[in-house]
Amino acid sequence: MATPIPSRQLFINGEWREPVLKKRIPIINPATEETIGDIPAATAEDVELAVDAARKALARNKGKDWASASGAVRAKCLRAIAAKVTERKSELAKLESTDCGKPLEEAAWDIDDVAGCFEYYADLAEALDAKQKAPVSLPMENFKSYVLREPIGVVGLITPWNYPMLMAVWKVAPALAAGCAAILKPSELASVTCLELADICKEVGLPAGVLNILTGLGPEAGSPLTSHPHVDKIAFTGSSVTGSKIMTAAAQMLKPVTLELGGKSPIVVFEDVDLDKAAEWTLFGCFWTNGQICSATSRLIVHESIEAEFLDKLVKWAKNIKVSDPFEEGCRLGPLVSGGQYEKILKFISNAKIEGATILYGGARPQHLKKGFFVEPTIITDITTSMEIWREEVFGPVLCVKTFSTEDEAIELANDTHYGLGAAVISNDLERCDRVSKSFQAGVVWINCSQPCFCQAPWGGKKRSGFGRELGEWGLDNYLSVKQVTQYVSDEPWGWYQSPSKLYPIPAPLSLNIPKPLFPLAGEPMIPNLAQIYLVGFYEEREFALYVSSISNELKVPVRYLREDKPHGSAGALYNFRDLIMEDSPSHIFLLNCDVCCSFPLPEMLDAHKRYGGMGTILVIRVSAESASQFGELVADPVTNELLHYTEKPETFVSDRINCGVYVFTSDIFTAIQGVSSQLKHRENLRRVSSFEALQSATRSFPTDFVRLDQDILSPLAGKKQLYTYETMDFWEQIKTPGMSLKCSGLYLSQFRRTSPHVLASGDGTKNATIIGDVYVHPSAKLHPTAKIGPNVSISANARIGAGVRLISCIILDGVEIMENAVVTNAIVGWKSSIGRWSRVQAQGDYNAKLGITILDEVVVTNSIVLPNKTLNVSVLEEIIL
Ligand SMILES: NC(=O)c1ccc[n+]([C@@H]2O[C@H](COP(=O)([O-])OP(=O)(O)OC[C@H]3O[C@@H](n4cnc5c(N)ncnc54)[C@H](O)[C@@H]3O)[C@@H](O)[C@H]2O)c1
Ligand SMILES: NCCCC=O
Repeated sequence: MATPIPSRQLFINGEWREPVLKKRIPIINPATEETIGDIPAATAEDVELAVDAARKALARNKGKDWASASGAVRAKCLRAIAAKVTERKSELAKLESTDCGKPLEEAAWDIDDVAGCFEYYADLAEALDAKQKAPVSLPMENFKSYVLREPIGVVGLITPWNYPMLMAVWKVAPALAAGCAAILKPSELASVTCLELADICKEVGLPAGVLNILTGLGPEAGSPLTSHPHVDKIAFTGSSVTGSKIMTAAAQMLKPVTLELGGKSPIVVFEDVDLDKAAEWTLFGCFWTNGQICSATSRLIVHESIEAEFLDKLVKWAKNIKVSDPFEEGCRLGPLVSGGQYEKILKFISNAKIEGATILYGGARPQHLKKGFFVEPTIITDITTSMEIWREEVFGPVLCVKTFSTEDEAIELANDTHYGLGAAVISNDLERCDRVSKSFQAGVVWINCSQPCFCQAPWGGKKRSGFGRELGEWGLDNYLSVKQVTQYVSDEPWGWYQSPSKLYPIPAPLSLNIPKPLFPLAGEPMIPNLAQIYLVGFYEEREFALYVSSISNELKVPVRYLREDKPHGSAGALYNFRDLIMEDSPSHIFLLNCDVCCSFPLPEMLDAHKRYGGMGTILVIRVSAESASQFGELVADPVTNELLHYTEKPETFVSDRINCGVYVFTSDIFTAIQGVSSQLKHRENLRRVSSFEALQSATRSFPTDFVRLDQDILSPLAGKKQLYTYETMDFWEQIKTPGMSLKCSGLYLSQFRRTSPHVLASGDGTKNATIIGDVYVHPSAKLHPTAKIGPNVSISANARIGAGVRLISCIILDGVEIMENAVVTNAIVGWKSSIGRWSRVQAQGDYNAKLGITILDEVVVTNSIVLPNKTLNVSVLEEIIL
């Protein structure tokens, strides 16, 4: 019945090659115990040749032949292999049956799975091309990052004998799909079909050295492969004992391993089942593949109320299992793979008897089979949890049984093992199945079945059953290395060190080569006779340093940086350095939020403020995420929504019409601040509100001589003797929301109107501001690209955009007036809109047309600088510099 075995050599570098030491291992037919051929026995010398061939295969043509060829190229090879496997299915199934003893129909099933697995990973290889260069979102605009997925290199694949070809292909197919070169070392007990895989690869023209197949003994061929310094990874399937050796050897070189090891998996049968269906799955779960399945559910845990009836069913069904030569029609249980396994399994059974268990069915060689390594399907009862038969992996057709009374007890018994590969639950109560599935400590769970396995779903264990996952996309990941590529995309120099060149502008001013104010604090006509600038801050931030230097450069006014020992906030900082500042007896002090130009790591800043009781900067009102954007740039993790950082705007400044962010004081300020400090101490005048709504009503009942003190609305402070402060606890919660809708800034605006109408004034500072359209965008708003900017939520028609705004990757609709000093980057600016003086308009990189600067008809660009990569179709007033 057995099929003739082809005589093969080792497969190295695309060629058949006799082992260097010319050793061979006999093949024993487990059904007849006859020697039917032999396989080559590789040793360390052959491993050396195979590793060399694999490395060369990866390097050939600078990798373009395989490792860095497109996934589509590799997919073609995989599909060709799949087609050949299918073409040779009948012959391969016979060889598999002959070699390892599994029933012919099961072997045929395996060969179908082999072809399916190659097909599946061909698809994933193709899909890999599209996944290359996947962008990674970063919180800094001047960097961009993407990810490459590259083959891990040369991989050693060591596999067992129970599904000789299929277990090998679970590794070979994803490894080749990923672009690795592989050396497969199948089990010495069943290697025949793996050598036929070599023949197929040769036939379809797989590039030489991409797959090398070394048959041989574990210690002689597997071990040198594991410890070879030029093998980049070992993927192993086999016993936990060997797995541990492999991990130990690999650890010497810090070589990654994935381990698919043994198991002692449970099957829990509840009392509500159809007994026949449950009995069949129970037997299939343990006796399929002659009981030699890593995930065999060999521990039956059955509800005590159905024990007797269920065992009776099991015995009846077991009697129906045809035990025979695997080639016989209807065979459902063939021989064990080897004499060694046969002896081992019989020993397990006799030990169980010695320990007091009962052999309910089977337990010996079937009487009708005089030759071959056959063992009857065996059911053992009267088991205690300390018995060897309950604890150890048998890897043969032996089912042991225990009962349970409650669900909790069943779960405890199921998890009472060092292993964690598979587990099954049979019950008509699907909620219970769901609960139990979650409680199982296993990598694979079956509900109302046991053992079905699909190459699309992940496979692997927990605990001592190993780690890593094969199959599915996880199987491909095993052979890929992820590479981060991050690029600096800004035209600006990094600017951490002082440039040695005097010509080198640090920092490049917004104005480029046109002399004009960096910010209105310095510009005409705001502060004509500045004597001294103090910059006060807590952090030694790079941006801060740039800020100092740029101001000094542009204004030709001495700038002094006063570093705080702790954060005080704007007003507090001023107060802290009052003696220094007052040395010059200034007539007026202009307070620009001193820390506005720093990028603070938010948690540190918050912490520091809490610790030191900083005032001013973190005297917070509750604002929505939308209006929070008016204070600065919020960068949130797009996946977790966690706030990554909060950057205050460097553009917070005044224009000559709207005062927002710069506060003018006389020396009275110090008295006022003194007052606040003492009030803070006594907490008498400090109101704590829990929400923005509460804040609004609190505002209505302001004492007239109290004003708000917060970051952006400090100007009313001038001349006042007392200050009013707000704190709410949930501000930071509020601004954690990524994506900002400016519509809501109306809320902020109404607050603004009520408390400080004159800061909205235009012209002479006495009239109310003219706010056109629905939305008023705060003069220093910065719209971050992560903001949700669209026609409904972005900058609406007729809005007036304040001075110094930064508009990034947004859509600006019709009739929008953007004031001077704007930075408009990668935005679409709508019809009849205007961008004011000194604005910088730029687009860069390979944005598509939608994100590139598109300045549409009738947009007035006044005296602006328009940088490259734009589409201009404009009515031009004054000057456009290209
Ligand atoms: N988790 C899974 O997916 C899975 C699948 C199939 C089999 N298995 C497990 O495999 C075991 C049965 O297979 P086995 O008897 O072939 O296992 P095994 O550990 O004896 O051998 C597995 C492979 O390792 C090789 N090997 C042995 N010693 C080695 C060494 N020192 N260095 C390198 N390689 C060495 C063998 O030659 C063979 O190729 C069972 O425990 C079973 O549960 C697990
Ligand atoms: N059905 C495949 C099981 C693999 C483990 O032995």
